[in-house]
Amino acid sequence: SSVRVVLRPRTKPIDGELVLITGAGGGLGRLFAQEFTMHGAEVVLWDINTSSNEQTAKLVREMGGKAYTYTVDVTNREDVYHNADIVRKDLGRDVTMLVNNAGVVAGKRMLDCPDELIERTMKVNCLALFWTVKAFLPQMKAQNHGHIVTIASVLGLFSTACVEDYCASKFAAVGFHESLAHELLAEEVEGVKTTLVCPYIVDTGMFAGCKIREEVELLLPPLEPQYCVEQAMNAILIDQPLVCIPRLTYLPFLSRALLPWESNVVTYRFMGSDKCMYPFIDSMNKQPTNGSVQVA
Ligand SMILES: NC(=O)C1=CN([C@@H]2O[C@H](COP(=O)(O)OP(=O)(O)OC[C@H]3O[C@@H](n4cnc5c(N)ncnc54)[C@H](OP(=O)(O)O)[C@@H]3O)[C@@H](O)[C@H]2O)C=CC1
Ligand SMILES: CC1=C(/C=C/C(C)=C/C=C/C(C)=C/C=O)C(C)(C)CCC1
Repeated sequence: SSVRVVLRPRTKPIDGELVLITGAGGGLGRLFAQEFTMHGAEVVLWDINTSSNEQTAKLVREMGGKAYTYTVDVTNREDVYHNADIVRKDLGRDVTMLVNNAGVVAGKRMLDCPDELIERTMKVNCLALFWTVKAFLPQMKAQNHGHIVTIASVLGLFSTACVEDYCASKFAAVGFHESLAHELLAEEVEGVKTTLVCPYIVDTGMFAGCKIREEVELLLPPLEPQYCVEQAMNAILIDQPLVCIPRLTYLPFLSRALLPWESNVVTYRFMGSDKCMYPFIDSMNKQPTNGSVQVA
């Protein structure tokens, strides 16, 4: 496999694939929809926000692509199962690639965070993965053809302060994805591939304000959304099981496992990554509460 990493393997054709993207109205979801369209796939767009979802579909159609939109709350498993059946009936065929991209973060210090926001993060970033995979994996296994992509995060591989809800949900997403990947391999379901995508900060606004030490940021600037999606697509198209974006973030993932806790704490302090979420949390607390979530 290390040879395979060096000798760029052939990318698989995905024209004719039916790709379902959750959170398709958002920053990365929208770019994924356009990227898959560019590679000839048809896209099924799910998002809780109808207007942003339709905006994504408009952009896909302007590219000459085919997009089918459904307003779905992925935390509502009946909604997921029901809409999965509607997709199959509407399109007369099965979803062959599932991109679990929808994600949220509370953006509050845990002790100041309403329980509902903590629950929402776990439901969107973790539990929803079970519902969408249960909805679409059986047909992929029956056809021995499919691909499950989990958009997790580097914060599913190592953590930092003040994002307990998000880290818990993304560590859970990583655990879910890996166990599923092992299960498919153990069952020798060769045709259903999996890719775990773990990006570093991406400039979509979701973590606006998150800031590490200036000097370190020169080495590790926030990712351009388009660059992040292209790197993820490169991995998906060669059936790469895991991709950390940028590659440099494999290092803290490794050092967390190999070095003693105290040395990681010292590294965090040196890098300014121990308090990197403070400006993000402060900026979130200046925003009006989100009407859609009843905040106690
Ligand atoms: N931005 C970053 O720095 C990074 C992001 N990621 C991950 O990438 C993914 C996409 O992130 P990004 O594009 O930045 O985030 P965005 O907030 O831009 O997009 C997330 C999308 O998911 C939608 N969504 C939220 N809740 C639900 C729900 N219950 N049902 C259906 N859709 C829902 C949102 O709708 P609405 O806008 O209405 O809430 C939004 O359209 C997430 O999983 C995130 O955790 C990973 C690493 C870094
Ligand atoms: C902790 C840590 C770092 C900072 C990581 C940050 C700031 C990650 C933010 C990720 C986000 C916002 C993901 C969203 O899904 C470094 C400097 C890489 C190395 C030392 C360990």
